[in-house]
Amino acid sequence: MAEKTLNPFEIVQLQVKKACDELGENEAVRKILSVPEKVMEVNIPVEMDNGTTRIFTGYRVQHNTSAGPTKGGIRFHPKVNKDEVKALATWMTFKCRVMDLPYGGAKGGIIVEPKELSIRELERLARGYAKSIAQIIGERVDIPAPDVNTNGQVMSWMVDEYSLLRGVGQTLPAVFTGKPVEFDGCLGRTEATGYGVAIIAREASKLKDLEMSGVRFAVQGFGNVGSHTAMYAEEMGAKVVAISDIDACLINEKGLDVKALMKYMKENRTISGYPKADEINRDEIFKQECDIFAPCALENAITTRNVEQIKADIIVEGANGPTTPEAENELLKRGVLIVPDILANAGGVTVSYFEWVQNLHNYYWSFEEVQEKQERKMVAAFKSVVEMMKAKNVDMRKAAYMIAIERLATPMRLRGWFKDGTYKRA
Ligand SMILES: NC(=O)C1=CN([C@@H]2O[C@H](COP(=O)(O)OP(=O)(O)OC[C@H]3O[C@@H](n4cnc5c(N)ncnc54)[C@H](OP(=O)(O)O)[C@@H]3O)[C@@H](O)[C@H]2O)C=CC1
Ligand SMILES: O=C(O)CCC(=O)C(=O)O
Repeated sequence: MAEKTLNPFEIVQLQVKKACDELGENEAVRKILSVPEKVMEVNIPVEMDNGTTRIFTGYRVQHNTSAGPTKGGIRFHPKVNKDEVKALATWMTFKCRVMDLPYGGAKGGIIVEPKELSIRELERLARGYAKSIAQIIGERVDIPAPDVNTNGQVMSWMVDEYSLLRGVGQTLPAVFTGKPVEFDGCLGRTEATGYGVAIIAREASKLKDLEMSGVRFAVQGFGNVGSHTAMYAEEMGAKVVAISDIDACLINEKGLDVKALMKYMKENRTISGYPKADEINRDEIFKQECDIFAPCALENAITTRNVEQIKADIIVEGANGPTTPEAENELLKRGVLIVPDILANAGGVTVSYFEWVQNLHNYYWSFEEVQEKQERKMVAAFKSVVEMMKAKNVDMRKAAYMIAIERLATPMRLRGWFKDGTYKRA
């Protein structure tokens, strides 16, 4: 049967409903968490190098502020749309709460193909976006960060623009995270999401009686998240047998040399043509024999079109929203362990939180300290999700949502956002 196409926002609403139903949560909690608090749409005029003006549409969505300021990346991509950003902001809320970070979720995006812009045009766009959303962000309000096609350079332009607008002579670095280390960034942030995915993959293997050393690993997407996931998985002893990007899929039965491939990618901007592997069609990644598959590209990668092909015992979601609900049901029926995005890729926002804390205190930590703190936080979150999964006999995604929802319902109740008769007089 053809899959009913749900957009990512409908998917996250379904995920929230399922977890609220399982918890028997107050209906008001589901209603509040099913919609974002604020959606801002901006139209940014950008002067192009040839003197013409183009208007770019962007969004900043803030989903829930009950637990603290909102937090989440900014995506530059031609397929960005309002519902996608709303979904990504909602996932951020649950991600932050499952990690016990004092944040709610937000996300931003601009509809743009950044490859078509010159570096100066990109800078003007980044500055224009920062200026457009300046009224609703701030170090205690909403703290953006990088996501697909944005990086430390883009964050630096935005900090500069925001500081010019608001700073009365000061630089305000804590408003954005994911900055370069040389400009108030945090050691280990660039690697953090992939490092976290690999840590979670290692913990998940233990549940399936597998050892990370020798495990067969496949990764879809070779950008920031995919490349660091593969690099740390290899460092932990996994054999990375397949990697894909937008152009190709590379396979090597003996294991790819991930660092060499990262170097090749940096020089060639594609993995295609890398000599020490066999090159096949991009989407053949789904068919590869492996124990662990990490989708690290975009939403809706694993669907009913390819779910039959997947051979892995464990899926660790490096990307946000890579598995559709129908594909997930198929995989769960087959006993595949799916570690959900809100846990698996939470290393990025966790180290962004560390960056924010360091910026606010103007006191900086070593790389080892950051990674050690990250690992501790991720292993603890993984354990609490597994405990919930076992206690309630639910799948891992539902367990992660249940933990996050409990941690959201309490501050919302205490703040009086809904009434359920539990108010206690002094
Ligand atoms: N960066 C971070 O810290 C975090 C990112 N994430 C999520 O991880 C995912 C990846 O983000 P990130 O690595 O930062 O983004 P990047 O832009 O660095 O990397 C994504 C890569 O995936 C490639 N890609 C796109 N479509 C496909 C496809 N069908 N098959 C194979 N490769 C494909 C892209 O190619 P091309 O550019 O040519 O299109 C790009 O190289 C996103 O879902 C993001 O939201 C989650 C948590 C934190
Ligand atoms: O680092 C951050 O604050 C946000 C990261 C992000 O956008 C994500 O986890 O999807």
